[in-house]
Amino acid sequence: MQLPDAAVALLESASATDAKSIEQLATATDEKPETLTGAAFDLEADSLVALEERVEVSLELTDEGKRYREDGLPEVRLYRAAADAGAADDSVPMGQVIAASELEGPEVDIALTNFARKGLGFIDSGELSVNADADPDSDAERAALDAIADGDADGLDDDTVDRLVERGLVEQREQTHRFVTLTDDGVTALMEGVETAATVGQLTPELLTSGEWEDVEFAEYNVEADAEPVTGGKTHILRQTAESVKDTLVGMGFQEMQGPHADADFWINDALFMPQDHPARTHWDRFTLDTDLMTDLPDDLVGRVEDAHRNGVGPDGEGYHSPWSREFAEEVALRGHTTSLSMRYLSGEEIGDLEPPQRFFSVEKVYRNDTLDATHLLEFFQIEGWVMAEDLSVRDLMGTFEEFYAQFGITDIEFKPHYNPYTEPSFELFGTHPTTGEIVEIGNSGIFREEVLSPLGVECDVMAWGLALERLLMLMYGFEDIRDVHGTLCDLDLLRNVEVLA
Ligand SMILES: N[C@@H](Cc1ccccc1)C(=O)O
Repeated sequence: MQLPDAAVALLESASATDAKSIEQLATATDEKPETLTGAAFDLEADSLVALEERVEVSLELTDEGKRYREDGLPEVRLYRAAADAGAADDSVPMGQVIAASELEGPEVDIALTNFARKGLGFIDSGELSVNADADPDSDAERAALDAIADGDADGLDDDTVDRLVERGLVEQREQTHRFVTLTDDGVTALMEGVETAATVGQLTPELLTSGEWEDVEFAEYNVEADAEPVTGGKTHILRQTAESVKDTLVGMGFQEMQGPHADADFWINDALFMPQDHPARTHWDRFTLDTDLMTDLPDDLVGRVEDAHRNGVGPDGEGYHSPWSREFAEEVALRGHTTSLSMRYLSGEEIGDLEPPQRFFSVEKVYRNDTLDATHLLEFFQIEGWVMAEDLSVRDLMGTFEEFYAQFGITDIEFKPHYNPYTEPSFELFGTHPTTGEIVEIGNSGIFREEVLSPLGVECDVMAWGLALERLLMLMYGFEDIRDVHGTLCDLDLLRNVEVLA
């Protein structure tokens, strides 16, 4: 029997009774492991050997893990700085402790998050105190880092290891080892004698010009050979999904709106019939900017909006009967929703007066002074949209959402009646989280009220919505914490490996 070099070498070193690893065979034959793997696959296809795969998981410290082993875990450094600053007896201002700890950049966040999680102490109203019962010297994560560095990871607690992996301090390496045993056919072939048939691995200019290529035997491609994964920079899944949302909406006949991230309160709130004393307009919810007022608002429109606020719209209209100040409307803040853009476009300020039917959208950032948690970010992307047409109804609204979400594989949208000062009726949208089964709020919508449309000079119906792009992503990819895709706690494997759908 004629076989390629490496196959012959492999057969001669393999045994019928003792499974040998490719690595062992590589040492025995002086062939490269990848060459032997290819040969082993070929021999397996000819039933001359049996192949067995075993996956081994090993743990390794990442660079960050190694650094913390040298310098100490950030939360423990924070604890020690706090204890030194007297935080055992009384609470101490957080800034003072952070400065004393010499923690910098993202490590400050990491320290604070883990300090609280591990119960090393308490953080309240910008003050920090340490927990007298905490014992950072016997920190389980620290001990596990040492054990892994010493190659002694057996017997470590799974939860601790999972935490370290989640924190990006430890990496799990999976390695597939292949083991080869001779089959009966293989033994027979060896007894009958195998010899080398040279194969050519690479077509060269010489082979071509000499015409020799016609007579040689080419090695087969081994598409199953192991290769190192390559991870380079790539567009973030959030941006990729934003692009695919834009494509979808353009496909549904929408045009894109663009406009300022920092805008006058007039466009963010007043035009939306949000009373000036509405709780969402206080400084607790919004990011006010220390800039000049935006005084060049369209006077006629401002007058009509003020009138709607004071007196309502139409003969039976009811206004808010609360104070209204132009100066308050001219204040500039980071937009808390992109409905400010919808107002700019519907008013005719951006592209002139519009005749129905019209469809517009934007997929852009909004900013809210929220508390960061698993489902909330301080800045996130909103999928804003509106349709202007005669005689719109709730059916049109629901139908549009069903069509839109179906393009991303989401077919179980639920609607709940809601209240917005600017739409009537209003609906919140919900979807089911694919891994937890929880019902997640994914958007807010409605049909604009007369009090909004009439001052803008719009005489037909307009239905509108603001959907959260990050929540759409959670439903599409099944991650549970929005911080998996953003910031210092992000899940690098997810970001590297997830394939953007649609
Ligand atoms: N602005 C709303 C979304 C919305 C837009 C337009 C109409 C109705 C609701 C929000 O941010 O939640």
